[in-house]
Amino acid sequence: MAALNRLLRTSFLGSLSRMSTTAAPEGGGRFVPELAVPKMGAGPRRDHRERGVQWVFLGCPGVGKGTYASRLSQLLGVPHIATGDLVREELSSSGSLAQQLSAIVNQGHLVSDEIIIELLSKRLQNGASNGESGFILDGFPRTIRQAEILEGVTDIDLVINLKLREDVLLKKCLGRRICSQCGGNFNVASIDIKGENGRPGINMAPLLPPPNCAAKLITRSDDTEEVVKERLRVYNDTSLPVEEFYRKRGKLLEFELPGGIPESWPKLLRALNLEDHDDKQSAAA
Ligand SMILES: Nc1ncnc2c1ncn2[C@@H]1O[C@H](COP(=O)(O)OP(=O)(O)O)[C@@H](O)[C@H]1O
Repeated sequence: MAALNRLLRTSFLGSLSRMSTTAAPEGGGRFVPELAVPKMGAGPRRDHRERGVQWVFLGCPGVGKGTYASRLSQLLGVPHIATGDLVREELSSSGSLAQQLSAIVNQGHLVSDEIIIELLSKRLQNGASNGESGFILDGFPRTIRQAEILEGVTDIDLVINLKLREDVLLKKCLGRRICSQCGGNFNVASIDIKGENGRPGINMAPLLPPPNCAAKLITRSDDTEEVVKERLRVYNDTSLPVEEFYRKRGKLLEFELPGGIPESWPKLLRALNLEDHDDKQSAAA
């Protein structure tokens, strides 16, 4: 854990990410990664007014973390860093790690903390050398250990916990499509669930691709029914405690999605006190 911490801290401090072997408390040698967090001005715990926001998105697979994190990153001018994207980039390379990762990801399991921290450290490092400040993390932390490591190296300002009922999550994952050429994300699922027994209904229109992407759509290899169900199980088992970790620290903003992007985006901005920000951006555009 101490060494994992150091890797993140080193990355935030602007030196090279690395892995190291340290002695486990009980004396056995244990391979422990460190998350290296690049230096952003005065240091990893730089005052939040002098840097971009440091936010985290939590939520089950398919809830829309990527969609809303990416919109907020454009609005606030901070990078959107999705560890799932880092894993998929690695998967598309011919490196030896790719084979190992593909077996784990296609079973719906989590990649080891060591590997994910190394990928994240590298990404933070590259960003720091390009002058990035702040971040919106999506898909990290996903284990208590990852949350503790992150807490050990930098301050997280806010954690947004997106929520959606499980039957909708499954439909959304199965409807996900990516344009193999431009990388655009779409969703062909049309969700229209009527309210019953006091439970509100939910309506989400599909997010269809433009004509030039329509013939180039691909599906993520881990978006099959069996694997999505396993990912939901893993989330409830391993990542739900991360919600509690941040709830106890008073950093968790719970946000139940009321529907698709047209209904949810304005409500999310209101919950984040960012409505004015959005108006200014639109006026400037
Ligand atoms: N923080 C993390 N810790 C461990 N594994 C991760 C992490 N982030 C991503 N992964 C791996 O990458 C896969 C895809 O992640 P992601 O795109 O975030 O999927 P999801 O749609 O399940 O939220 C995960 O199922 C997992 O195998």
